[in-house]
Amino acid sequence: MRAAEQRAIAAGTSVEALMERAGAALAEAAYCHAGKMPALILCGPGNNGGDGYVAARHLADRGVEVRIAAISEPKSEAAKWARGQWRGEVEALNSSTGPSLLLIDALFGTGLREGLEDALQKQFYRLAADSQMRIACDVPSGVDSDSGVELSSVPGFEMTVTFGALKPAHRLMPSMGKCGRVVLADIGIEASPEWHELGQPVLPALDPGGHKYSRGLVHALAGKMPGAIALSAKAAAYSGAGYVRVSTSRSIDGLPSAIVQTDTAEINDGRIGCLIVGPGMGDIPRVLTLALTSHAPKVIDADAITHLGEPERLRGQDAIITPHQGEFERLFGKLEGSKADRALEAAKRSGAVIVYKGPDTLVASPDGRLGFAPPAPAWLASAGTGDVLAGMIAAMRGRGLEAFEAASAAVWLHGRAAEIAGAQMIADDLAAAIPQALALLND
Ligand SMILES: NC(=O)C1=CN([C@@H]2O[C@H](COP(=O)(O)OP(=O)(O)OC[C@H]3O[C@@H](n4cnc5c(N)ncnc54)[C@H](OP(=O)(O)O)[C@@H]3O)[C@@H](O)[C@H]2O)[C@@H](O)CC1
Ligand SMILES: Nc1ncnc2c1ncn2[C@@H]1O[C@H](COP(=O)(O)OP(=O)(O)O)[C@@H](O)[C@H]1O
Ligand SMILES: [K+]
Repeated sequence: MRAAEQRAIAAGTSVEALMERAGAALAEAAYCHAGKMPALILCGPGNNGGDGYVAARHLADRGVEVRIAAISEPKSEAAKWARGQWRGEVEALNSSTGPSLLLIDALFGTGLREGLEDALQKQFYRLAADSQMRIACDVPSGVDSDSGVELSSVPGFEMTVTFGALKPAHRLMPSMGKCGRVVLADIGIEASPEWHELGQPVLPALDPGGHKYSRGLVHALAGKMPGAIALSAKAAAYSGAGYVRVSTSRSIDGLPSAIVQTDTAEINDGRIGCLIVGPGMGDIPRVLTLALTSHAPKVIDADAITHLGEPERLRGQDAIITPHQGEFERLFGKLEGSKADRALEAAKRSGAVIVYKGPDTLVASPDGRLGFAPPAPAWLASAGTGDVLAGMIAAMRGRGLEAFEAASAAVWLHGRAAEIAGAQMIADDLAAAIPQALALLND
């Protein structure tokens, strides 16, 4: 966004014009959300504060009773301009400032350097606690917009209004949990799509003349605990794989009859669209070693990630790996930077597509593309939901989507399947909800 803003300015758009659009959009969202609720707008010294002055003017024009409390006089030229357009009073933001029903936080946005000073942070918290509704301009103040880290602790907001494109802080923890509903306003500039929020996928239409192999043969390798691979296999089948086969030394109870169980591992079968290795593998590393000898695309999950030992072993493999935080650190160690930086660095190092899981799942490609998952329900945090995801990714890869697209489509569908399955779901229900999630794509 910073680069896009600079391009817009070089092409003749003034910062004031962008600020006018941003402030108007903030006011519009606040009005739609809170109506004529009296508002207190907290303004900082930079352009985030500038947006606050503009929003105040637009809200007052709509008949909202607005107060402004500012830390200091504006410092940036555009914010000085916005301040000058405001005809009302500006209170000094200090310990005597009284609350209002609606609090709009325009203290700091993308320009925050360090955490808020102690006294200011306390006052900010008090006013937030004493209001009924809280709306943040761009990002809640105290959040580092590039990493989602809280430079000083941040109260929770019902809504955050941001401009042009989402910032990493809207989709990375811990800040994602503080933003509430994120409203994205168009201010006439567009950021590069290389980093983007994952959207509803477009899946290639089925070939009317196709057969079960052309829809994708997913081959899963079982290990010590076959329940986990059973979940992956079921998820792959419900995600539309034409054929799902599980290599297992003992028969797995309760697997749908459509899923074929074999006691051999035909991993060099050229028809395999995608292999899955890892779920329930336990400490049988030869299952992984075997998988790595296959030329087929593969999803490497769970214990297999831990057993890889070296990211370099993934070089030359057509692999998607799906680590949660612990598995990620076991394989890549403690990398520097934000979760987004770490995901991209891991993809570059390994040459694999990385699905870095958690409440803020990311999909990173070695070529620099980065997808942020839209928020998914917290009830996904239960055993086996990762196994389901691995199966979904394998089905998408098996049907011919390229690795980054396959992982992105599966992550999006996984979140929607969780919403459909509901708060009391277990991983089996999640797998069973996949067809309904897929049906959303036809609406
Ligand atoms: N992107 C776009 O296209 C558009 C962006 N827009 C808006 O601009 C916002 C970014 O504005 P911004 O760059 O002026 O930064 P902002 O967050 O207001 O803070 C900078 C000020 O705070 C100060 N300061 C920093 N840290 C501090 C601390 N810990 N404690 C105390 N002070 C501290 C800092 O001081 P300095 O570092 O200069 O000494 C400076 O004075 C963005 O979030 C969006 O809302 C729209 O208006 C138009 C289109
Ligand atoms: N708090 C949360 N909110 C949303 N999704 C979550 C949350 N915690 C975990 N998840 C998702 O649930 C899944 C858990 O996978 P994983 O940790 O591998 O568990 P398991 O190995 O038991 O299957 C991942 O897709 C992850 O992104
Ligand atoms: K803010």
